[in-house]
Amino acid sequence: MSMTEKQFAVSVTNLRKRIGNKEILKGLSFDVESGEVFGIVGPNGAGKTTTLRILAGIIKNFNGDAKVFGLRPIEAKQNGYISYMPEDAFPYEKLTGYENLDFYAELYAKGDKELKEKYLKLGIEIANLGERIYDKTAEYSRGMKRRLIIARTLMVMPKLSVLDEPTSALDVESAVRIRNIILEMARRYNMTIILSSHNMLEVEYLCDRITLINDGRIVANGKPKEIIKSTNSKNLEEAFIKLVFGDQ
Ligand SMILES: Nc1ncnc2c1ncn2[C@@H]1O[C@H](COP(=O)(O)OP(=O)(O)OP(=O)(O)O)[C@@H](O)[C@H]1O
Repeated sequence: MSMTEKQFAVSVTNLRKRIGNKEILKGLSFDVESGEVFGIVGPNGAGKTTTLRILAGIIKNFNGDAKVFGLRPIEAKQNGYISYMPEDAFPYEKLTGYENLDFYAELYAKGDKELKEKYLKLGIEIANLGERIYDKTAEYSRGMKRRLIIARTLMVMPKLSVLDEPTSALDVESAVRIRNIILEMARRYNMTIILSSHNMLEVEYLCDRITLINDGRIVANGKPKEIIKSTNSKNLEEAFIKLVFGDQ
């Protein structure tokens, strides 16, 4: 790599994925800079989760190129660079919030006691559940469970965090809290975050840049403001509708 060539956190070139007879991703290309909050948006079935699962090193077979800090996603995952929150993630309900975090901190610290304590402390701070952290998570509301899962994902301070719909099905207050956690962690630790969302207000607020996918293809790429401007729209939701369904 030359001095002038930028090392991207994530670099995707002509990414394709076929499952059975169906081509799910039809040649995606985008880069994510280190420290960016990057959004992947698109209608149901567009290919967001598939893209995130490839980047997180969960789906290992694909065509084209995907690199995470210069490595294949699976290698980046094995090096502990990536932390992934699936869309349907939930805590162990038989354990308390504290025990859930403790379990993960132990797992990620790989025997380093000091590091484990550091992760756990940060996890408790991020979850911000007060005394409820000592209750079994079966007794938590949906928003509390999500805060715990976000805490579990971010407390290990990954270089790249991949969050699949982090605020879906949450009430306004819980969603606001989670957005602020994501922003603060990105800024405080210069963490790179890739997230998917159906909430265009949220994406405008959170994301430095986005890619809009429709039917496995990229329809737009750039800063939310640029995309709004180039489509002559009032907001990102209007831009989304125009780009996906055409001017109506
Ligand atoms: N394992 C699989 N087998 C068959 N088809 C699949 C599989 N995984 C995904 N698909 C298909 O690939 C397409 C993209 O799915 P994906 O979950 O990536 O979309 P998405 O953009 O995350 O959608 P949503 O917004 O609904 O979560 C869909 O048509 C889906 O049915």
